[in-house]
Amino acid sequence: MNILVDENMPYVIPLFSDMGEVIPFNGRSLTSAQVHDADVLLVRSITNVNAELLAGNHRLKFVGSATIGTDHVDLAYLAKHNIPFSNAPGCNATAVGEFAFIAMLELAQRVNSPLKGKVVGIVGAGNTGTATAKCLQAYGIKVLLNDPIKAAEGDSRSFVSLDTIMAQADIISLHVPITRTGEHKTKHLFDEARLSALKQNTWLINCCRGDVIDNQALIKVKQKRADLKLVLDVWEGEPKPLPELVALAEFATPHIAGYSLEGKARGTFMLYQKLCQLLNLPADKNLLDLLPTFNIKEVEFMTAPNEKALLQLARFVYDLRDDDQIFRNTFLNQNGFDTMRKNHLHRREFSALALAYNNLSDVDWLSNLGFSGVGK
Ligand SMILES: NC(=O)C1=CN([C@@H]2O[C@H](COP(=O)(O)OP(=O)(O)OC[C@H]3O[C@@H](n4cnc5c(N)ncnc54)[C@H](O)[C@@H]3O)[C@@H](O)[C@H]2O)C=CC1
Ligand SMILES: O=C(O)C(=O)[C@H](O)COP(=O)(O)O
Repeated sequence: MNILVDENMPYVIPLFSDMGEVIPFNGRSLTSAQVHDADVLLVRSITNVNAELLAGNHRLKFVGSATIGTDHVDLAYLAKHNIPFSNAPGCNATAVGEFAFIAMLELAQRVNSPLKGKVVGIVGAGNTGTATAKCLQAYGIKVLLNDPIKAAEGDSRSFVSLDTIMAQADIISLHVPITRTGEHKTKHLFDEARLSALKQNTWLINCCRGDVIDNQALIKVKQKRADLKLVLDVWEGEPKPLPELVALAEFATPHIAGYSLEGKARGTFMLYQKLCQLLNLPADKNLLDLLPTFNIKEVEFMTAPNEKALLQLARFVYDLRDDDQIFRNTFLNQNGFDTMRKNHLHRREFSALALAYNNLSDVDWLSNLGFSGVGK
């Protein structure tokens, strides 16, 4: 069996090599000729899976995307040709949630305005939005959720309108899929009018899809509004973001909010489980066996951390400043955006770091944030 895999998908050898030959490919330049004899095709978000890519293949048994988003896959084409498909919903939700939370802590430190006490509006309350809310609520931050689709489905949480978020939130974090049609379409959900209406000193964080914000309009508005602060992980026109916009963001990264080692491993693992199920094979491998131990064994607290100490703790797990710096230095190089993604040293999730507390009370919020370990 020929198993074609994106070269940026970790753990494919231990998970798939028992089932066939694992053949890596570059996700941006994959051609129909390369796919011609594939039995299984495993992609990431940068490969457009459509008729043009697949028409010459008559033996494909499964297409998997180790991602949350599916906007790069022509699902109707796959359904029409009876090719089973699976993505990996939720695989990197914790990574995105922690990324957004860490970005807020970093920004708070940079502009000298504490996160504690602010109100955060989350647009899109699915897996990544909920993971972001979980971090914020663990830290005692008031969260407003906007998700008209979930609200209509009867989700029991409280929801507010986007206008309420615009009026009341100090920070807005975007967590919607990209959709281009329909009542709740998200393409340019933040257009010039909405961006201009952001209240004074709003922080806007985008780690979902670049074109949820009109990037040209964002440049125009931001050039007039020094009070707005931007954290941008995703961009219109990836892998070539607008350089003027990169310069205007406080933190800028190349679509790596979901790039925790755990998140990427979960993505591959979910496809492994799906393929085993499809082929009627036992899925007897264990995700935890794949992950390395973290390089810090334990951090012991003598007093409960304040916001500055919390940021220092978060930086043990992921120092966003490093990625921001590398990105600014390299994104204009040829293939700079993709090279940084390819060589990204996967950060870990909070759960990789064990905390110890010496007879401290009132530290449950740290385990609610996701750190592991218990009091001593
Ligand atoms: N930067 C990165 O590395 C990553 C980016 N993503 C992106 O984030 C998106 C969201 O991921 P998940 O939260 O896991 O997806 P999800 O499907 O679990 O949640 C998305 C939520 O957005 C809601 N929604 C849709 N249209 C909306 C609108 N107009 N207004 C408000 N809410 C709306 C949906 O009802 C749903 O609850 C993905 O589709 C993907 O494009 C996901 C993972 C990593
Ligand atoms: O899961 C998604 O959706 C994402 O946006 C991915 O985290 C992006 O990573 P790649 O699939 O492009 O490596």
